[in-house]
Amino acid sequence: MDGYAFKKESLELTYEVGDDIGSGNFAVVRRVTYRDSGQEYAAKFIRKRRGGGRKGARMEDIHKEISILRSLDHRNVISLYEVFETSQEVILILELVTGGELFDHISRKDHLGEEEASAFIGQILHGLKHLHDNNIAHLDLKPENIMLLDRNSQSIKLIDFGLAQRISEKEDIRALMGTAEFIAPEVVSYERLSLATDMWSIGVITYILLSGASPFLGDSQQETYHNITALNYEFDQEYFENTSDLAKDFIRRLFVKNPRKRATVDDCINHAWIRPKKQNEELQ
Ligand SMILES: COc1cc(-c2ccc3ncc(-c4cccc([C@@H](O)NCCN(C)C)c4)n3n2)ccc1O
Repeated sequence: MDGYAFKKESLELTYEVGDDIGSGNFAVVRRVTYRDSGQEYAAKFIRKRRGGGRKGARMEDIHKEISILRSLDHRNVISLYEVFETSQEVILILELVTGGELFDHISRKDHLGEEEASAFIGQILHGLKHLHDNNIAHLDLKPENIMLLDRNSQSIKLIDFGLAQRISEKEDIRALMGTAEFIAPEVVSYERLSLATDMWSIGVITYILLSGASPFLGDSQQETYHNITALNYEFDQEYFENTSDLAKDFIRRLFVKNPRKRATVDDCINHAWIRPKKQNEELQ
């Protein structure tokens, strides 16, 4: 994988390994401290698939995630510093964020005011623009994978690139993956995935930030999938009576079934609900 060797020496020589702080597919995230400086990092320990088993991540998937992370450098995208490898695991040394998941931030407040929601979505869009300008789709955007830099910060970082893919016109990528309530119709229908697949998820995240409700979530995965492919959602007055038409227009432009007609990340960044408000005043 682009000639990138992983360090084979013991991680423990350089880092003191602390507590588990999270977990995901075949991975555990631990807080680690660089012994020489005392600087803290997050270490993602990914279990390697052995032999013909199904447990653990395939090396080609691990290499893809590392290659994607190494090609990104943006204030709203988690940074990868170095990689270690043992016989059982690959260990990613990552920037540590301590503000918790955006999901928890919403849960504490039930939902956010439009200004706070617009500010969060704006940051997510700038991080996502960096991915999309590099033809990388995240493909697992959800509040749990958007973290706050620290407890007092409104700064966010996109994490968890385990499903991320390089998108090209030449290669047709299809997969049923991601978390049901956030996936786009083309994922449900096993059709070609693209950068636009992330934009649908931005619409779902925006809807949740503003209302605390999930637009397509049904009583079963089957019902959720049906709601997505049928675009069966509404701006229920119970949750949206005080939401601006501009915010609803922003969401409507993302809940478009045809990926080619869906708003792009640049369309969203330039949308009046996101564009810095002072510019709006100048335009009036
Ligand atoms: C780059 O890929 C990842 C990064 C991280 C990551 C990077 C920095 C960092 N600082 C703190 C944390 C952290 C703290 C608490 C929980 C979690 C995580 O388990 N929950 C979000 C991940 N997803 C599996 C829901 C992650 N992280 N997590 C987690 C999973 C990843 O796949």
